[in-house]
Amino acid sequence: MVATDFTQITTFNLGFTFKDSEEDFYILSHHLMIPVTCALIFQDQKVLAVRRSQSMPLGGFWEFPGGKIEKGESPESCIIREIKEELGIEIKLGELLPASDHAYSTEKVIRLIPFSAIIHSGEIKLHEHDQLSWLGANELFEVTWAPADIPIVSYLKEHWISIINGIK
Ligand SMILES: Nc1nc2c([nH]c(=O)n2[C@@H]2O[C@H](COP(=O)(O)OP(=O)(O)OP(=O)(O)O)[C@@H](O)[C@H]2O)c(=O)[nH]1
Repeated sequence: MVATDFTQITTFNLGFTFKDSEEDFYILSHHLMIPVTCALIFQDQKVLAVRRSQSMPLGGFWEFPGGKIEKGESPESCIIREIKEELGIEIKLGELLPASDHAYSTEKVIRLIPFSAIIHSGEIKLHEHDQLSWLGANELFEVTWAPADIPIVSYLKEHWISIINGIK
């Protein structure tokens, strides 16, 4: 399926994203591309990781909570909505971090767009995931991340102090 009529909707730090006027998909370098936001939520010098439950695609893999950007939604609104839905909390956003593009297949290429964040209010309850873990800088690779997250986790490890300082 090839889209023909594009409207540029937004620019991320790694390039341009286009949206077809009719269909709910995006194109990047000839691949259909699904934009997904995720939150790196910090508390007490640790970051929150959640495990996808077996009923979800990629069940058993660990990820940062978040989800797909809906039609007409900004990345910022998306991540705030998804965190409320998945964890039942309000977050305060920090900074937009470098995105990770990953091809799970030729039909499924995602752009994972991470934001740093802290909890603004509420207590975490898992609505979709089956486990959570708070990981320190030296524990980041103790869980099995979804493949698209690995560049983000590596970036986080390398820039841990400046990212944490950036949201204080
Ligand atoms: N939220 C999130 N999704 C990720 C991460 N890493 C990663 O590969 N993904 C993939 O990105 C896609 C986003 O899916 P999702 O299931 O979280 O999104 P959603 O809540 O909007 O899903 P829905 O289609 O069931 O409404 C999935 O294919 C998921 O496996 C991550 O760190 N966070």
